[in-house]
Amino acid sequence: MIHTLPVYLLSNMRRDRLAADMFTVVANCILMQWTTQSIALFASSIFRGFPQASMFANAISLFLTMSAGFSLTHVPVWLRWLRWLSPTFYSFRVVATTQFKDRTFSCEGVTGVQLTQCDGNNVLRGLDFTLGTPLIVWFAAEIGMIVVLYTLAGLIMHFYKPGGVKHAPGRGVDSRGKESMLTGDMDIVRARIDVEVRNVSFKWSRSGLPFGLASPVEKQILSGITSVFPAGQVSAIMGPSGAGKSTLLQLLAHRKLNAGPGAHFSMTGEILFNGKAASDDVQNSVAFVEQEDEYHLSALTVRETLRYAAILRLPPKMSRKRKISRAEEVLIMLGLKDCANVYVGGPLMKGISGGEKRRLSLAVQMINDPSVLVVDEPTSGLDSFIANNVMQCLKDIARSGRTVIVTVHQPRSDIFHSFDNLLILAKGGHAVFSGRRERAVAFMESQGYPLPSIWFNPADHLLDLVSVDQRPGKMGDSRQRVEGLVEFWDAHREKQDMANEREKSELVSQPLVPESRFTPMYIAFPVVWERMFRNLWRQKEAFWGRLIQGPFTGVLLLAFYERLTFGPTAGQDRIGLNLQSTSAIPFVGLISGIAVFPQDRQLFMHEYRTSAAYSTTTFILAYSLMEIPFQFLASLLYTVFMNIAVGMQTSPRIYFEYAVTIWALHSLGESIAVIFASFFDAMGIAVSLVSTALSMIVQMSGILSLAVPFVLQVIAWGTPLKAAQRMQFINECQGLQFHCSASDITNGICTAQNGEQLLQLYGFIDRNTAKLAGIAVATAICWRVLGWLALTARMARG
Ligand SMILES: Nc1ncnc2c1ncn2[C@@H]1O[C@H](COP(=O)(O)OP(=O)(O)OP(=O)(O)O)[C@@H](O)[C@H]1O
Repeated sequence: MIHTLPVYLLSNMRRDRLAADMFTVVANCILMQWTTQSIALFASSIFRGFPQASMFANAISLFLTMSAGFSLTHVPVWLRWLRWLSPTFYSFRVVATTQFKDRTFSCEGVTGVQLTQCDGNNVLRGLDFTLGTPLIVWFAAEIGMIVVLYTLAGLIMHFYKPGGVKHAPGRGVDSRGKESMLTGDMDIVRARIDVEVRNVSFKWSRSGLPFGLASPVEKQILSGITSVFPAGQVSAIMGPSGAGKSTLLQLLAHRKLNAGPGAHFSMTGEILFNGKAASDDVQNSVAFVEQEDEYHLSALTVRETLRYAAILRLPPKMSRKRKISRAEEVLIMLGLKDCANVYVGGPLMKGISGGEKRRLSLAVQMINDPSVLVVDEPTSGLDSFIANNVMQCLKDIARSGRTVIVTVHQPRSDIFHSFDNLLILAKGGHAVFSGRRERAVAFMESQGYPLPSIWFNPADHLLDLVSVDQRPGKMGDSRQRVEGLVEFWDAHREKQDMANEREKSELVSQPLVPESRFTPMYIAFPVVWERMFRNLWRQKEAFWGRLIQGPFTGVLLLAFYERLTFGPTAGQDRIGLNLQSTSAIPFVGLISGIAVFPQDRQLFMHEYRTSAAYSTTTFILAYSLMEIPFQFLASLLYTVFMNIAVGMQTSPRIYFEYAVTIWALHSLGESIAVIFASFFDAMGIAVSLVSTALSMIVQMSGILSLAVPFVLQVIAWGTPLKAAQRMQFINECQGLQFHCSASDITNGICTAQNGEQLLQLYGFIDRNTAKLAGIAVATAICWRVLGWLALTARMARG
């Protein structure tokens, strides 16, 4: 509705029966969307990977749109039957019937045979419509298509189960995650850093809006927390959901927190490292392991992932050989040797197990040999064996002198017993207990809350005590209990002596951290480019999809246009070809970008927040230089089909100008994917917004519609589409002659007798095609710069 209502009114569609016609057009648009969705569902029931499914769905849509007789008047006989399967065919009939049926246009000054075109019913007859067919028939056909496509998709998904997930090569399935962990560098002496939080309070607030439109809001996230996390031990922060565990962890790791628009955070209290406020050096010794492991590139092996991480994270002055040997050390230390040559894997390719992935994330952070390791939910989503394995790994890391701080929501009993220290938080970020783990149960008992039985999981017991029970009748008591515990701890925390648990801390070695957080471009660029390319090369569907999708679109268009003729409809056919061959390409770029970019961006964003950071410029440059060869090759091949095989006018100059503008359009689509993927994680939004935006740009570009308001004409130069369409059209029309008989001319079939007349019709006076190709390339580059700016803005937001 948001799309159709403004389009209906702005494009001045029929007003004499406004309510009825507008309702019909909106209903038709909804059904059309639904049919398109069912095509997408059908495509993804056959191909379960995004690159193939989107390519297939795109091909079906193009096929069905072309066969509808809308943009191409002469559909080849062997493809004409396809119109009965085309939602566009039915939809076109609904819209054209509402606009032309029983309507007479004023047509001032028009005389003779042309007058026939002023009668709407004649226009419909000219389009080969049967006037007597009620609209309900076309609607029923659209609904029928939806039912058929949903049924087909359902049947295919029921009977065809390709497994969805492929197993990565490198190892048998049974041994995943079960190998024992070796510890490699546990005897290394390193900086021991005790971490201490002193009376830390943290508040989120948003100021109100003028005129009372929104009142100010405040939320206390942490309330006067005091605790010590000693070196050489595993300390866990426990508490119910929303108690502030992750927030505290992020503060300890010096992560930038995003408060959202119009809001900010404020902190009081101190976070101390060995008793001093954190200096840059010390901050660099803190590594943060996020809960999310999905940022690893799926088609790299564990060893490759660690090697690239070592090159990016270790100081530039360290030799490459030494960096690689550090990656091997960490590989052994984290017990990943057995799966060193297995692909990491992702949603569509089973690689290493969940536990191994967690250990890989730990390993990546351990590359710099940090003194403090901060880990968010290390065991969530893992089965008991693997969770224990990961905890053992963290214990070993702690025993080598590092400070390990983890958050846990509700640990199992065995996991609970592997913690040395515990900080228990209640809702509102209040501490309820902080100290040795084994004292926690006794402390609660002293408060009148003994463990119900020796078989009871102490973690469950502690968590129950600090949670407010939301059930009716239970809330009052449980709230009172939690408030009592908070008050008691506040009043007595000074007496809780944790200092005696600490071993003597001293700074004995420097961690392997680079001087600057940012890896210089000369080191980062080749590594990031090579890593992206290798990852893409191993994902054959995405790799070939990127290369083939454009030329494949060319083959489809060739099937419809066959060889261009010089008969009476030659002008319309060329207009249609120009429109289709240019407007399809940004989608090809968009789909290629969506298949690859989000994964690369996720890793970039992760690394940006750590010691592996490299600039947005490095990343966008590496990404662009990785995709440009594909785009060029695909554009050159596409041009063979469109410019040569279909029978357009050609020469070396025309061929290259055509290919260059196709590249610009392809690049536009990829840049749009970059812009959207910088802000949204759900790329579906990008596809739907972009398709609307692109169809508007196609309408503004001056080939589909002659009467475009001046402002929109100017806006249309903002994308390469306008320059590309104009350049291709000029090259095709110059010197072209059509064969039109006298009757073809009088009955209006022959819109133009030669190319020159077509160019005059469109008012294309400046015929400098090289200049137009240059404009297309320049605008494409501007769009990539916009992509870079979008990502830079996102990174600045945190
Ligand atoms: N950017 C933010 N804007 C507003 N409120 C926030 C923001 N970040 C966190 N909070 C609030 O702070 C409180 C603590 O959140 P936090 O994620 O730290 O809790 P948690 O204990 O880690 O929860 P969980 O176990 O569910 O992850 C929550 O009420 C949350 O809504």
